[in-house]
Amino acid sequence: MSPTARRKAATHAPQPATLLILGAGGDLTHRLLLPGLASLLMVEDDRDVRVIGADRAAKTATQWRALMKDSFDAAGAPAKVLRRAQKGTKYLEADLLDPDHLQSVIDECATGSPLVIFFALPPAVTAKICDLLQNIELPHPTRLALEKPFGTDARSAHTLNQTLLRVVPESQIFRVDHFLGVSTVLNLIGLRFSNRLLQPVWNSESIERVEIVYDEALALEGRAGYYDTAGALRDMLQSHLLQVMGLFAMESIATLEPTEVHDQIVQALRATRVWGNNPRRAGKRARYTAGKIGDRKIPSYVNEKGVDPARNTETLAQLTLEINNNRWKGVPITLRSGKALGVARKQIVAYFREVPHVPTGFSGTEAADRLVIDLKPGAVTFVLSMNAEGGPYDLEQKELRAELAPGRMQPYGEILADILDGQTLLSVRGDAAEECWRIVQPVLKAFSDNKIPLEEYPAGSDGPSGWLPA
Ligand SMILES: O=P(O)(O)OC[C@H]1O[C@@H](O)[C@H](O)[C@@H](O)[C@@H]1O
Repeated sequence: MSPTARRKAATHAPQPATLLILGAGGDLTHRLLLPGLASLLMVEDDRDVRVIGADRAAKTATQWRALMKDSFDAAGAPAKVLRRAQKGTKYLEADLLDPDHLQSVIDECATGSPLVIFFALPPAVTAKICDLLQNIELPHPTRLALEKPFGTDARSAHTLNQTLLRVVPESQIFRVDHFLGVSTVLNLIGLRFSNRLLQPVWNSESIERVEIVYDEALALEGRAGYYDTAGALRDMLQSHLLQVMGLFAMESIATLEPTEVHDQIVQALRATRVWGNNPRRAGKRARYTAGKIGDRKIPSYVNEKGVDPARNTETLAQLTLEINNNRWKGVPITLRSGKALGVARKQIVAYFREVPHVPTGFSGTEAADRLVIDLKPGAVTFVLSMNAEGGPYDLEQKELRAELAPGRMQPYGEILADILDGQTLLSVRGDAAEECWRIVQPVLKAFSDNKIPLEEYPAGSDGPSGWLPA
């Protein structure tokens, strides 16, 4: 049952809420948040959300409505859905770092229904506004939704957590990781815990190694302002892929109660270290050079607009981890993600150990079984040895593949639905956010100390050789 279906079964119509978007004029609002809202409103016709946009730049009501329309059109929303979203909407021009402006923006939103403040802003600005919120009167209940990256390292994430907790309790803090709104990611829970076949093999006795890969064919796409200071490790591994790993590796849960799920994710993260405690061997980084992806000519990363080559930002990162607990000890789990790769490979692969003995006389038995979970579009494939052609003693690997149902709405739609309902299931809990930084910190340090070479790969290739096989 999807989180939304679960919510629908548990309650009646969703409660009306006000969504205040700070950074309403930004790319995130336009490209992801508003289309996500549109996809939510298309699925839930009883959802009542008043949208207020606030940002520094001046915008007329007509411009704001046009921006909303553009995002809703991109999501394929019909006119009546846009009309619902635009009912009572407003755009407020405000210097959000000025406490008086901030207070008046919040006062405009106080209508008696729950207020969601969505920070679609860079982390440094978000942190400053959170500081200001400590001295601002907030309506009850107010929920804070913060985009990734949550802080820039373990210490800043901890400080931000402390600040937030002085504003509202943890149950009203939503750290957004849109991968948790991807239905195939959530399906991991169902796949793992509802299949007898998988239960006894989900451990180090049967699984030899795991890969969690998110290779993108997209290059920088004009995002140097953010990406050049982040890099692939912070952008993808520290956040999204560690959350996926948490769901893949966590112990069983009795219910989908957020506390229960978050407890198990955090327990797995807490036991996680870089492989061999050796960041220099566990981590790899590379940067793309000029190349071609399909018909697109891609410039070298260092020649992309806004990039500072001296920053040595990696566009591909790989990191092998170990989870030091009874279930996973000794199983290398490799996370990898990068931009401008030839093949957009987005999957989890569990490689099983070989069986102790195949009766002598069979041929084609060299390869071990694999379970491949494609994240986008979703599919589950078992790769098993069987007799497909030839005589009865000839084995070959065949794929048993099933497509997963596509998400009913965009990941941001699922995440917003949860936040508007005050459900934290699809958010990252504060302790998990800090653990994720702790895990990658030694590798980030090895990167910045230049202890790990910055390799190169042509755009459109599979990445440097000797890394994970593509
Ligand atoms: O495939 P999706 O859902 O767009 O997610 C990948 C994106 O996730 C974002 O969080 C990253 O900042 C991007 O760099 C990345 O491209």
